[in-house]
Amino acid sequence: MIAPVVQAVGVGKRYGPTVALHDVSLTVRPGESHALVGRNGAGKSTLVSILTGLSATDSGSVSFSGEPAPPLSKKDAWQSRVACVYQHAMVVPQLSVAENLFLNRPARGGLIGWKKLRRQARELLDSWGVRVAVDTPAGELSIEDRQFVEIARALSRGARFIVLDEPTAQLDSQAIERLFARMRQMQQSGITFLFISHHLHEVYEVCQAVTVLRDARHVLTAPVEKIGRAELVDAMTGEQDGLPAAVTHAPLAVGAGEVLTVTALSGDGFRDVSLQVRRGEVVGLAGSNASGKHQVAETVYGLRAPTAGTVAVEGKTLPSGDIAAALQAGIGCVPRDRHHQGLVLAHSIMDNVTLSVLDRMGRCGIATPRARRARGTRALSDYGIVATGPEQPVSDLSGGNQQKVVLARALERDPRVVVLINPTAGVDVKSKEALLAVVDRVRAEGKAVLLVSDELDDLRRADRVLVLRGGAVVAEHRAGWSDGELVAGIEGVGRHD
Ligand SMILES: Nc1ncnc2c1ncn2[C@@H]1O[C@H](COP(=O)(O)OP(=O)(O)OP(=O)(O)O)[C@@H](O)[C@H]1O
Repeated sequence: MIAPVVQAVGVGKRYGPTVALHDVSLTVRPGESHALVGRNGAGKSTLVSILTGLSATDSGSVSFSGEPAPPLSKKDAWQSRVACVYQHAMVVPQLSVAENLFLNRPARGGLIGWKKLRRQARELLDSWGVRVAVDTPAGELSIEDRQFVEIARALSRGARFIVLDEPTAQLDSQAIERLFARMRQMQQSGITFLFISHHLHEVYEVCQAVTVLRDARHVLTAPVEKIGRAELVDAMTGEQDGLPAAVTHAPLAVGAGEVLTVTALSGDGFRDVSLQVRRGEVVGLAGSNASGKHQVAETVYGLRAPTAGTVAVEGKTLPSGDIAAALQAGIGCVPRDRHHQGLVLAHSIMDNVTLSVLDRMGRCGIATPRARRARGTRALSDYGIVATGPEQPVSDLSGGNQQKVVLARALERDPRVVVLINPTAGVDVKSKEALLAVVDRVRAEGKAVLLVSDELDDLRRADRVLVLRGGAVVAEHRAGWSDGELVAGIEGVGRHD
């Protein structure tokens, strides 16, 4: 029998008091796409960091194709066996694609010939069917192209085992299809994938085997065709209640006043967008990544300045491109990029949650540690954040739990308008329900919610969904739309095309 591409046996890992992995085993067979799933904080990223040589195990062992894993210090040896493509770019943005591909690999003889470098880069990308200009600065690549460049870089180093850590989290549906098509092609050339996703339908679409981690332990490994979705959710949650219930919608209060008014707003990537959100109303914005939906929302909460048009809260026009003014006017937001705009990673959960309310918590903006701890503790239970306590630094939290802290922070100031951009990105299937229940709660409290998302489950929470295409609003769907109807609108195709 051919040796597994990678085998982890009885792996244990602790971070201080936190047990991140306990006696976890994983076997990935050559040429398969193997899904690794589990709730936020289950231990997936920790296992990946061990399988890619970024951190050491406390116990247990890892082998590649039957050979023990190299020592951690031998980076080249690791890179020739395995690579991980993360959600966050691991390329140097200022360098060209060609330079990124051959980064840290001195040419023979010590001198780099640019012409040769470019030619080799071109050949490499062509051989894997990646259509990206080699002179483009890597920072200008779309997320999709950047991921392909990172995969090509790994392959050029000899790795035939690629870990994809939530690769679809920021892609629109067409880009996801292209990624899956490329994965299937590469699998036929003998490449093996470990695929991490919180979208279980993707597991069924592209993987042949699945491993579930729960609370730092291995729960099961099974062929995908042998395990149903409800069973998979039960394995992840340890409960027997299967799939989430359908959404029910209380009607909007009659005569509810307008809270957010966007009038003829234009800016980078969108033009002449007008919309109104009333008290207790959730308005969804849907569209492809190029539709301009993110830019509209980012202009509403002041991250971007519009070139024309206005944003008003309860009739009062906001100064343009001023986040602080938007916050003062009662706009809370979950930004697109939680690492750069949403969180201070080195600070604790309680510090992050209370950051925007310090002026309200104590005299001269000084809140006592006790008051901050109390708010932090409440956030842990309100949002189901898995952590050792409110003092834990946010950088120590798993991705999904960081996202919950961002939402807690956005709502802490009791805003009148809540702008949510991909609020459930990276959040596991159960926590997603909990976060969406928070959306229902703030709706019931009479807040106005603008919800930008690629997720149909999120958008189902909305009273109306506006579809953007090419920077303009092209359609409006009232609650009760069918998936096919909305997706057709987003993609710009008729239902029967
Ligand atoms: N550097 C660290 N310091 C302290 N604790 C950590 C660190 N990295 C991870 N942890 C903890 O280890 C546990 C496992 O986290 P991990 O990131 O592996 O989960 P995950 O399954 O990848 O979650 P997600 O789906 O949210 O990304 C969590 O309780 C997390 O808080």
